[in-house]
Amino acid sequence: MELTIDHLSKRYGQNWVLRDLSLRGAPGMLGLVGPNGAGKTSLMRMIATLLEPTEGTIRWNGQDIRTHGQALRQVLGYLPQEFGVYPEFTGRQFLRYLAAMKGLPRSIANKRVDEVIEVVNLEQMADRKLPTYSGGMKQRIGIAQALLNDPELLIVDEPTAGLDPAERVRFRTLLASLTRNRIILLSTHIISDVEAVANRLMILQEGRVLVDTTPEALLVRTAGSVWSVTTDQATALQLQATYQVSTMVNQMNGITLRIVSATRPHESAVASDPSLEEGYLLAVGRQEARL
Ligand SMILES: Nc1ncnc2c1ncn2[C@@H]1O[C@H](COP(=O)(O)OP(=O)(O)OP(=O)(O)O)[C@@H](O)[C@H]1O
Repeated sequence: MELTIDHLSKRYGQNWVLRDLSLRGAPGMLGLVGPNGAGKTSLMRMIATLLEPTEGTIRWNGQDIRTHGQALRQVLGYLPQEFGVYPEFTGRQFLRYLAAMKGLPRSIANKRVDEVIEVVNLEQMADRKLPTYSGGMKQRIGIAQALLNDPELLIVDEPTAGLDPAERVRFRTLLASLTRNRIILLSTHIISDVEAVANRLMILQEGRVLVDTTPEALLVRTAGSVWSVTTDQATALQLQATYQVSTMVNQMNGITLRIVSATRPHESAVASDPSLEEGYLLAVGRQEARL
């Protein structure tokens, strides 16, 4: 199980949307984080053999997927950003239909469908029509179809967009339960989606890799760059205009801001423990400062 990407680039017309990305995939979850348009979907579609790279190579177990795409597709599960369901089907019928489309032998297809329904915890809803499902349930059906072939490589593109907080947490827990013995690539622009689940984090911005690290290492490098200060409204607004503010909360005694900055932003600011989101803001902010 080896995903190797070397110097991958993608250009649409004159517009480079991914530049010189290299990566060695290992079992576990890699969180691909970046703002909209950073190139996450393009990267995932190239790995899924749905989009041709402009430059660079993607290898699965040492074989170039341009020439050996089938070997990868056999062990690939993919949940795209736009995942359409057929309204006339129940969840179970839909999964049986997709199992047939994916070429699962009839003798094992129904059993496998029951298994994935159990994995995503949809037994109660499996025989109801898909339009009656909540957003989170639809995404769980999406994961269920991606698991039909028990994939070694699972690609999930922005799965939590449009989910409410409870569904988001449930979905994150589900993904966490799937990381054993497979490579999961999860893209998101919400860092809390990968917090406590990803063992590796890649931050993309405008097609370039800003950071490729572990969540723990990102926290370590952010330590000393997050500050808390409680102040009056005028000063708070001034600080907000000058610094990267991660939170701003009204208190009885003033406004408390958390500020991401390499230097102390205010004489009464005290250093605070960083969150992963603040690590992300520091990485992205540094890049913006360079541009
Ligand atoms: N088929 C295409 N033709 C031209 N430009 C495209 C095409 N697909 C994507 N792009 C552009 O490529 C850039 C990267 O898009 P991509 O979807 O890969 O980013 P993303 O990080 O996944 O963002 P999002 O979360 O919005 O999907 C964007 O500027 C997008 O407009």
